[in-house]
Amino acid sequence: MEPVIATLGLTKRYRGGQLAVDGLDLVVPRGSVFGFLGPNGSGKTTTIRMLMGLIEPTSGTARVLGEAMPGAGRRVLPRVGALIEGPALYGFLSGRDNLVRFDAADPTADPRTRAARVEGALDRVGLAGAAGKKARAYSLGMKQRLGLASALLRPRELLVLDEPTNGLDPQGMREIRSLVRQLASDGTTVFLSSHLLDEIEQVCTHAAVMAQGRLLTQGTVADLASSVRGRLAVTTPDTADAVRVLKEHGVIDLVVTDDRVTGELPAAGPPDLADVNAALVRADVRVRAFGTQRASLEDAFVALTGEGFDVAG
Ligand SMILES: Nc1ncnc2c1ncn2[C@@H]1O[C@H](COP(=O)(O)OP(=O)(O)OP(=O)(O)O)[C@@H](O)[C@H]1O
Repeated sequence: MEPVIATLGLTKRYRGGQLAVDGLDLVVPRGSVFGFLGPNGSGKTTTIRMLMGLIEPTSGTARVLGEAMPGAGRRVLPRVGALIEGPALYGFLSGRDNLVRFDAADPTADPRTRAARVEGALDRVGLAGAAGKKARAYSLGMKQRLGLASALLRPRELLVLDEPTNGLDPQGMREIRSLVRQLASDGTTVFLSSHLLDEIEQVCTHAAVMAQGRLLTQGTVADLASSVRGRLAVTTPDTADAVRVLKEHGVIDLVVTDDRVTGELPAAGPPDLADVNAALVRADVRVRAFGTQRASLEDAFVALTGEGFDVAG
């Protein structure tokens, strides 16, 4: 099955000389909830703007829904719902009238079925009850949902959301995430950018990780996390002895916090964990808990870049 988005060597150098996106090969499978992850300034928005035909790439190609962008924009874009850099809303209009306005701006939208489309979209994002309120009285989360409603006025094969939860409070974030999951379960492919690792882990099936304009890795979220071995963690009151035994078994980067010792298993020839456990017991280390922690996407990012995931950019 052809991917929904496929880029080859996609590159953008801005006029000032800034290389914002550098040779990107991205593959977004149909039906995925695809997280486009990277710290601020890593090139996510620039990539999305090229995918949507808003700016021209310096080199490389981008295909969206099987067609070359930006050339095929007029055929492709009606099949794509996009929310980039926040929705442009009129505060003095009600939520409903904002949607009427969006719908009326679409020359292919039949005015006779407009009201039904607008009510349907309001309903999907849970704004039917607040549809008569002026948009300026909406919370940020409601505004974001109204933006999503505008992207959902017609059926879409692909939704592209640039940092959809940026600036929202935890409740607003939860609402948007559950909406994204719901849309995905209806079969829409969702491509969303985020600088929040846990957000990607919570809602996405697939992810690509960007840093400084380059793609570090892409794949299923499960594979990305499992590509990194989790750290070994031992809970014990006898931390000093535990550290000694673990060291003898080749465990490196040992860290003691309170009654917990964690360390990294050597990549080459890791010891059998059963042997490590037995050795701890032989050395009279009283073990309360023993096991490997599940690796997170953040561990994967740190392993790939050798640096922390700096959200402040
Ligand atoms: N119009 C522009 N002209 C020149 N440089 C730009 C322009 N837009 C972005 N950049 C630069 O390109 C790089 C990538 O920016 P981009 O906005 O794509 O990153 P991002 O990952 O979306 O980050 P953020 O989450 O902060 O928007 C940054 O160094 C940015 O300063």
